[in-house]
Amino acid sequence: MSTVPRARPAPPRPPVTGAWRDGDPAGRRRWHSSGTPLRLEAGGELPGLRLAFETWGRLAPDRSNAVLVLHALTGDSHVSGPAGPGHPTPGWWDALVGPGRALDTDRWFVVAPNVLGGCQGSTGPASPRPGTDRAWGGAFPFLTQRDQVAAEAGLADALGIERWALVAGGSMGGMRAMEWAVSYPERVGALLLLATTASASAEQIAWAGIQLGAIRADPHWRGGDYHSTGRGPVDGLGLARRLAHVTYRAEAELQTRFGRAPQGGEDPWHGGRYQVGSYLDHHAEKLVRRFDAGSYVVLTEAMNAHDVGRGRGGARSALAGVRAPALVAGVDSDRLYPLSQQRELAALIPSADGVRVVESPYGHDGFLIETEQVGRLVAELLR
Ligand SMILES: N[C@@H](CCO)C(=O)O
Repeated sequence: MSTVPRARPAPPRPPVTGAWRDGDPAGRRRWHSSGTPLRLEAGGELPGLRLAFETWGRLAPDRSNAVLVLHALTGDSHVSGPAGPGHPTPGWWDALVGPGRALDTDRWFVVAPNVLGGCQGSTGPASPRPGTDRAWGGAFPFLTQRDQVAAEAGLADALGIERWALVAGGSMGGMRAMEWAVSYPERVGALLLLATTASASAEQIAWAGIQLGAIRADPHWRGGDYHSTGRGPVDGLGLARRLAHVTYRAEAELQTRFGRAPQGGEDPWHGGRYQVGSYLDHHAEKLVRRFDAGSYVVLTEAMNAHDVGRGRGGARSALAGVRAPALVAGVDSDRLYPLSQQRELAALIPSADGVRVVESPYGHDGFLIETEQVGRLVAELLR
C-alpha cells in the first residue's frame, strides 16, 4: 500500500488566456495523416485527419513486438520521458515504459497516439478546418470511441503493424482498448483494461454533464468558436477540472492529506481557502495551461457515448467476440469507475481471468500512480 504524499504549495505562475492554438511541432512527436476522410459513427465524415504519436523501442523485423498504449481523458502521447518542448507533462507512465521496465523497450516497440479529438497534436476542435482559415471550433463533429479507434487502426496500417502484441489502456484509454479488441479481434494479441467500464454509467454521465455545463456556461465559450478570440473558457474548464479531480481521488485520501486545514495563512471564514480548495485550484490552473476546452468537451461526450454493446446485441454479445487473453483490473478506492464495473467486464469477457485489484489510497488516479502493481499486470500478460 502506498503512503499518501504531503501537500506542497503551488509555485506562482503567469496568467493564462486559454486561447488555444493547434500545432506543436517542437517535440519528438511524429504525425500520421490520412488522405481519406474518416466516416463517423454518428454520420458525416472528418476530412484531413492527423494523429500525433510517439514510439519507444524498435519494431522487430517480423513486426510481432508492437504494444499500443492508450491514454485517458487529459493524457497524451507522452507516455515516457521528461516534460520538455512539445511535452507539457512528464510521461504519464514513465515508470512502466523504458529499458528494463515492465514494458521493456529493449524488447517491445511501444506506440502511443494522441486520441482523435485531442489537443496535443492530433486533429481536434483547435485544429484548422480544411478549406477555411479558421479552427474547427464548435463545428467539430461528434466523435465516438469507435471513430477514434478507426483512426488509430489507420495509424497501425501506416506503421505496418497488423497485430499488436498488447493493447493497454486505463479509464478512457480502456474504453478504446476494449473497442480495439471488439472491432479488430484479430489485431489484438493481449488486452489490459484498467479502471474502465463496458458502458458509461448514469453517474459517470451525470458528473461529466456538470463539467460540460461549466464549460458551456463560461461566456468565453461562444458555442466552441473561441479559438481566434484571444481568450478561451478557462474559468469553465477550470471548474470542470476541479469537479473531475475530486472524482479522480478518494474521500479518505483527501481527508488524510488536507482535512479541514486552511491554506497557508488564509482564513476560510474571511474569503480564504481551505487546503483542499487550493489543491483543486492548482490542478485547474495546470490543466487550463495545457488543454483545450473544445477537446475536453468532444472527448467527454465521446466517453458519455461509450457503450461497447451498442449495435452489437449488447455488451455480452460484443465482448464474447474478444479473442485475446485479457486482464481486467480496477482500483479498490475508485469511486468514479468502481470495482463493480470491472467485475462486470471481466465476467463478460470469456478470456478474462477474473478481476485484479490494484490496492491504492488514491482512487481512480491509482491506475496512473500505482505503476508497480500495474507493471506486474503488464508483465503477466506479456509472459
Ligand atoms: N487524471 C486522469 C483521469 C481520467 O481518467 C486524466 O486526467 O486523464
